[in-house]
Amino acid sequence: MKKNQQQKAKVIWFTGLSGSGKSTLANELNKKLLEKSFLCVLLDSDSIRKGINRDLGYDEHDRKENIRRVSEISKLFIDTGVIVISAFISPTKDIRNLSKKIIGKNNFIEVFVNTPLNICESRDVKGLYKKAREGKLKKFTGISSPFEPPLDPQIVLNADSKNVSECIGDLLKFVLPQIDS
Ligand SMILES: Nc1ncnc2c1ncn2[C@@H]1O[C@H](COP(=O)(O)OS(=O)(=O)O)[C@@H](OP(=O)(O)O)[C@H]1O
Ligand SMILES: Nc1ncnc2c1ncn2[C@@H]1O[C@H](COP(=O)(O)OP(=O)(O)O)[C@@H](O)[C@H]1O
Repeated sequence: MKKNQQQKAKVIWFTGLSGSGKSTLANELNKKLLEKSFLCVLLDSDSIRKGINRDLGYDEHDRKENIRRVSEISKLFIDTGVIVISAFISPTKDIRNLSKKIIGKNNFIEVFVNTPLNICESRDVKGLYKKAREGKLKKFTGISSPFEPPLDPQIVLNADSKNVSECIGDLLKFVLPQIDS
């Protein structure tokens, strides 16, 4: 068992549109790191928004508060040596900058899951794009609420042209040297 003193705790922060592949890739990365005996925790919007952030919606203020809380939680984890894997749309530069400020730039690995909107929409994993197009879901990211692609992510995963295991391979190559001491 690798003790937390033997790893460099960082936050591996996935950003991208709904349906881009954040949860899939974050879960897979979590599995791979646990297999390698790293101590890590997965923070995914699906669970966070059902629990600690269940009072928040999707306007600009609430998205920012969502990310602020997740970033503060992430900071507590890395301060105790635990690697954090976070999967949130985190749609704007402003919101991601807030997160970097709380966590600290040197501890923040920004992973952009760069799947184009038309692919995310055709996947429509949760049927939300259809609802958004029909006007039944307001302020939906990419349709009626902005998504600003990150300009300087540490790594970009083209999850439309590469499959999950290729994306994870690229990611591990990039991340392992930064967390293994
Ligand atoms: N209006 C609107 N816009 C975007 N997403 C919506 C919306 N309403 C519900 N959902 C569902 O919430 C998930 C995104 O939550 P996040 O916490 O990642 O969003 S954010 O970072 O606060 O912008 C997102 O999950 P993912 O598909 O996993 O990204 C959606 O399932
Ligand atoms: N290379 C890939 N990486 C991640 N997901 C992929 C990839 N190729 C296809 N998919 C599929 O795309 C969907 C992405 O959904 P999900 O991971 O829930 O996205 P998000 O968390 O960004 O909303 C899943 O059904 C997944 O199987």
